[in-house]
Amino acid sequence: MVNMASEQHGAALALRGVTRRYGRRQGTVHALRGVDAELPRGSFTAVMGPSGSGKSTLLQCAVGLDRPTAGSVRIAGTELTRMGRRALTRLRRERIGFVFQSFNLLPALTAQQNVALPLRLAGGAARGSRDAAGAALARVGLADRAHRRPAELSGGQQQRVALARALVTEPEVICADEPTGALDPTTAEEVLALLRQSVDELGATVLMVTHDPAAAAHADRVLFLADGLLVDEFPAGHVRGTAAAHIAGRMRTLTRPGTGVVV
Ligand SMILES: Nc1ncnc2c1ncn2[C@@H]1O[C@H](COP(=O)(O)OP(=O)(O)OP(=O)(O)O)[C@@H](O)[C@H]1O
Repeated sequence: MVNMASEQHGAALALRGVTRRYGRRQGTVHALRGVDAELPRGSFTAVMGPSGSGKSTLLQCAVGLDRPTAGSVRIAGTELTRMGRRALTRLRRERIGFVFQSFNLLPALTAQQNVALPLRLAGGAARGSRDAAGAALARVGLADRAHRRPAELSGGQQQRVALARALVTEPEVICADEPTGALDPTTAEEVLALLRQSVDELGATVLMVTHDPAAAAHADRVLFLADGLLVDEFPAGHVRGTAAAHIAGRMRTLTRPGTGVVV
């Protein structure tokens, strides 16, 4: 697999003044209120914050699943906010990898077919796509499960298949939405180690939303959201090796005890 970081310089993802409002007048919800963030290539960023602070909205705006009300979102220099629907769908398919809490694999397809799917949808030849899928599955330690269907795999194995599928197109950004939310702690650690490895060895750029300080501790940088604003960050290099307790402590200062409400 090509080292994704070596191909271009600059930020993989740049958000400027990203604002998202839902509803109108008195019913308006200000989900994001002007968020600026930049993800360098080959970096691992975690986003944390209390429930309702705007984490999912931020992730969805960042990868073209939702449109900001105002502001700019650029993926490797390409502005998303003015793109038409079709172009956005294509960009998501070819330049962004997705890993969700619920795996989102197609049950009728084998692991290898699931991983090959983004390449096939982008017009890749059957054989080349199959070979690339096989290589991606080997990278996540599942070469011997290539012909199993999702129901024949454990949760952790399914998430590793999902990660292989996210990696196979060598995307600009991998968007991980609570990737360990459905996994036990040991399996979660395995998936996080693979995400970390994708960054360190392939130069992938990962943006991960999580509630779990132990998961965030695998990142280079943790961004803290509260009430639609970025209110703090632990910069690159400060997180790894820092106890998850440190991150949990910062989270507690954003949350009124027992309520999940921002103070
Ligand atoms: N489609 C929508 N219509 C109206 N309001 C919405 C919509 N989506 C999100 N919101 C509101 O925007 C705010 C931010 O929601 P968001 O889902 O981004 O928060 P979150 O931090 O991801 O929360 P959680 O941790 O509970 O998943 C919340 O007040 C939510 O109710």
